[in-house]
Amino acid sequence: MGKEESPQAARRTTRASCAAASNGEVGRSTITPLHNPTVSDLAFGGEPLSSEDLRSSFPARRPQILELVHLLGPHSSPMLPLFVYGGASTGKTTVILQVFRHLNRPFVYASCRTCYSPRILFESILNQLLLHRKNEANGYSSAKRCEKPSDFVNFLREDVGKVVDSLKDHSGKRKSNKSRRWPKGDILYLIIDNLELVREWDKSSSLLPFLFNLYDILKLPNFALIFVSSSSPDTYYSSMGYIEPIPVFFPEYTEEDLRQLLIRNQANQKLYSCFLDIVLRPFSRVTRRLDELSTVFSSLFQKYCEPLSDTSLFPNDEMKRRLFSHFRPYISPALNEIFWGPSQCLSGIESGKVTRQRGSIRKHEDNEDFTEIGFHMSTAAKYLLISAFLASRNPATLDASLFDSTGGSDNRKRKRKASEKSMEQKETVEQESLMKGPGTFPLERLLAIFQCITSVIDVSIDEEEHGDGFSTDGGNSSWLMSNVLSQLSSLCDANFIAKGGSCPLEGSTRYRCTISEDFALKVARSIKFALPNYLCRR
Ligand SMILES: Nc1ncnc2c1ncn2[C@@H]1O[C@H](COP(=O)(O)OP(=O)(O)OP(=O)(O)O)[C@@H](O)[C@H]1O
Repeated sequence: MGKEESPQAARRTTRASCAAASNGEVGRSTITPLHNPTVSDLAFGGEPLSSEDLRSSFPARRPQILELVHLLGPHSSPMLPLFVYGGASTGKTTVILQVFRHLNRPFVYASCRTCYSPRILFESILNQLLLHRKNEANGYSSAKRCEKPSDFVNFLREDVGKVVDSLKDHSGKRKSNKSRRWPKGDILYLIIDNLELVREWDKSSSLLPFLFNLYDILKLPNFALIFVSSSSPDTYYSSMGYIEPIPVFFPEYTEEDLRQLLIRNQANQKLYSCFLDIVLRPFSRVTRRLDELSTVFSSLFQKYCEPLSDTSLFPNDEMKRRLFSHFRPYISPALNEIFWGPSQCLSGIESGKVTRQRGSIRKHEDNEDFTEIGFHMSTAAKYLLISAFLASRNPATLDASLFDSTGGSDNRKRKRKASEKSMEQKETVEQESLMKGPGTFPLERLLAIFQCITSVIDVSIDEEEHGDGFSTDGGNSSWLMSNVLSQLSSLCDANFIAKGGSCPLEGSTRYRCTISEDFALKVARSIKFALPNYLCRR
């Protein structure tokens, strides 16, 4: 079998792993070759999940759970398409699947990560609807071959109709059949996850409008659609004439949310809390992704515990100091790794690279999340892009006044300096820079600004006795330079930075940042960087 999932198995695996992840139990019965699939397989299955268990399984997601339950409404009530979005690893998939488990509704789930082409996506959906499982006996073939959207619509009409009829039929008999837990209602939901990836494999850009139009094309009252995406609605819609789905936003976790989430499965929560007191603040300044933090903290926590003979005890102050001094050397390298490393879930973007995506980037209200710019890149790349933007926007002569000697922006100093300048002089500089467009800059200036602005990340481990800090150079300037060059080359590939030719006097390459201020502000917001404080204002 190729890379494509067996839909039944995949759905079961997804559902089971979600159940396991959130509740520590597997939600579905094991598939056996003798299993005779019925429409009951279209529900999550397994043990019922009460609303209280559902909410307690997902700290910090109570509002989204309530919103989803509210929008799904009572069973058998039609629903307009939903668009569930939020940054990677914010729990969208797991929460939705567990909501379906709780409501016991029938659904088909397809992720554009495993279904990586239109044909695979269509066939995976149809296979699930037809309760068809690929196996050796059928040569791992799909129930129907389906490449074209028009065929998909025709098959869908046919197959959804059949499923709905069975659901209606079964719901009548439900009371008499106690051996199986039948799904509730006669609405069939189609969940399409990781929608942002479609842009990567849909070169003709026709599939997304088709999917957004699907509800209108089908006009099936018993069919509901849920799109799940890690980029915001604004990166998709562009007056294509379809009704925009109802948005449900999963915001980024706060530091407090992360603490709750990370601590909940720990055997010794008090000990883990001491550990989090040291690491959570600095690391959450670099990433708020639960998966990234869980991974890095699991190995760091082992290091933290190394001096302990009994990890079930709560350390006293003396012990805490010993643990910290043992643990301290591991912090900066781990922070550096996460700062420079590519985001683990890159919406179909090459690892470590950044890609400018098609589709409009419209101004909208949800301005606190990176999802608004529709792609992922490493924290370091974001800082570098902002540095390049500053280097292109601000005159080099103002660098010294914008950044203080320790690297950070000293607003008071800057204000004082600014007020010292005559308004006339300032206006001349600004008008000149406006007319010239984004200026070019040498690598050295970019590096200097980058070091200045990353030094204000303020990820120091400064809890009184802890005096460690995070430095982006890892104590090695050639290491820093090679990292910067690699990130810079990615940003050039993505056309965020252009090579502006070489300076005849210096002979070195000059660069120019091509992004708009609006876009730079969005990138800055995603890393909570106060870009306006560093801009030479017009
Ligand atoms: N509030 C939460 N409570 C419990 N677990 C959570 C929560 N948020 C995220 N997780 C866990 O984080 C992991 C990633 O979650 P999930 O895959 O649902 O995120 P996602 O938003 O769908 O990510 P992606 O956009 O990458 O698909 C899962 O193991 C999930 O159980």
